Amino acid sequence: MFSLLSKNVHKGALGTVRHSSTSSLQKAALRIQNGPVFKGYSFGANKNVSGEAVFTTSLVGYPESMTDPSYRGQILCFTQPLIGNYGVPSSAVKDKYNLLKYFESPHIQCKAIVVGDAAMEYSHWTAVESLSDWCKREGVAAITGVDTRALVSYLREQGSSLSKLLIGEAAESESNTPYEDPSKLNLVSQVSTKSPFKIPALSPKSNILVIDCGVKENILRNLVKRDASITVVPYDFPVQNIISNYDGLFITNGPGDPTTCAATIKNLKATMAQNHDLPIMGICLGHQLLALASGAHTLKLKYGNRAHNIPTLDLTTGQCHITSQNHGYAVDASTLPSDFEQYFINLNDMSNEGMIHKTRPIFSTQFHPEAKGGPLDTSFLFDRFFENVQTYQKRNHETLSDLAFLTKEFPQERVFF
Ligand SMILES: NC(=O)CC[C@H](N)C(=O)O
Repeated sequence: MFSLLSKNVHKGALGTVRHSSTSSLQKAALRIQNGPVFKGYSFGANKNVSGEAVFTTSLVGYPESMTDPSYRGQILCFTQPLIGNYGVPSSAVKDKYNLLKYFESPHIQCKAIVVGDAAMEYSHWTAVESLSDWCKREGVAAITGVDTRALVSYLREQGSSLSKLLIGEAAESESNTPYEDPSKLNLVSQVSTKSPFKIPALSPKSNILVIDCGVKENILRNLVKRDASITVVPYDFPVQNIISNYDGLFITNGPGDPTTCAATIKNLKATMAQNHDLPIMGICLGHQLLALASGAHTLKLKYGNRAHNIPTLDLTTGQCHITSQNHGYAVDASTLPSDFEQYFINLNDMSNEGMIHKTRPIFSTQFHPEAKGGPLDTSFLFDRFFENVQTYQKRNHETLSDLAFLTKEFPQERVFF
């Protein structure tokens, strides 16, 4: 089935969006390793790529999802059939903290996208270009006209699969582009900052050290808007050597298999062993790394959880929250050490969604409380982290952080990589 038809006309809230004909587009094919071939048309970069095919059921937020560093190395399939109709905003627009207003990182991070019906024309007040032009400019392959229901049925049955997206003549055959397995690569090293940088708060109340495994802009925003000056360090930075200058530690989201981040796990173990009162929060990969550092194990889910509406139960209150998610791995709850307990569980597949230490101010979540895109139900978790930070500061009678030290040590300006 090809859902992209010439001269499809859709009535949108802001007017009429007319799709261009496929006749001007090159042929393309998504080949699943040892599986089916999905034919369609290329509307992105003229480039043959391979990666792991995964799907998201999110309805909106394609610019945020595509710039989320956790999608690095993946071929992202949208189940929402019409993608691109509100175009793409500008990466030049920043907020008052100098963070990207519309994107989660400066560039597209996924290898390619797969959609049912790409809108070639768009309408939105923030848009500066079409999805197609953005993909071409960023060198990212894109295929439209795919029966994404059949593709997702396959991925749900067989699990996330190695795939390649082939364009033009290459689309007619198997081609010699190899199937590349991203789980074999250290993807975190590709997206983590290369050197430390600092984002000062407007009126600083605390200093937080952030381990950047591929951080989303909105995680940084959630920290600075709560009056934290933040120092962001590479994923393998020996944080145990400088943590005494900070009021809390944060571990970010990031791509790939958490077990490939051996250096981060080692540094986290050392930090937790030397400082028993330190507030720590982790999100997604950060949760998995914290769990590994505490002695738990992670496992690969069959097809992962990528959506903006996943029901998650808070085991401490009995409340259900709707959460934003993007992960292929999970913490095996049965391996949590005795000093941790499950904090949240997923009400769709009952997988682990978080853990909390029984006596220390440490917790982490598999879902994304910063939710961009997605619902803000769980943003209270950032407040909880800062309550822990305040307690820590009071217990130590003063802010441990030394702003002069930070200014000397790290550049003031944020350096984009
Ligand atoms: N969003 C994330 O941090 C993803 C974590 C990890 N790469 C996974 O897929 O499970």
